[in-house]
Amino acid sequence: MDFLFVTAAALVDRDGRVLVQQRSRHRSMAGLWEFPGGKVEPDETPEHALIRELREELGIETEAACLAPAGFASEALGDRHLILLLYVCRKWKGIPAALDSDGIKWVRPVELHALDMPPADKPLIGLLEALV
Ligand SMILES: Nc1nc2c([nH]c(=O)n2[C@@H]2O[C@H](COP(=O)(O)OP(=O)(O)OP(=O)(O)O)[C@@H](O)[C@H]2O)c(=O)[nH]1
Repeated sequence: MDFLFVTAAALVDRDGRVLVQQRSRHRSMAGLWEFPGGKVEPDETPEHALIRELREELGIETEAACLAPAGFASEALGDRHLILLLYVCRKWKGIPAALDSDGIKWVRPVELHALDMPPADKPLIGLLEALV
């Protein structure tokens, strides 16, 4: 089986809201709202891939100790199989900016149900409602 390992973060602010970003027009699944993150490269741990993606996509800095494993999703994706590792992150440096997306917003976990998200993300919403 050809697995695609992806890490993503639910950044949680002091009001218990979670950051989502809108996939830009030129990408697959364009327009959908997702958690910041991306593919784990062969030479990376999931945590270091996520730290890199948060820097590239939002311009923020965090560290492995601030990434708490929250859950995962397992979903067919074309001819591959996606394993999406979701972390909760409550501590970072900087102010998130939409550097690699069409926009970012902060929402309460219950509001995620009303957003257009990739299929793999749907089961993670209930998890965040319980966790955050
Ligand atoms: N970052 C992120 N990716 C997600 C989420 N849910 C989900 O199915 N994915 C999928 O996991 C993969 C993430 O890789 P990526 O963000 O680096 O994707 P990419 O634009 O480089 O891929 P592309 O070349 O297919 O457009 C994509 O196929 C994306 O659709 C999510 O919540 N966050």
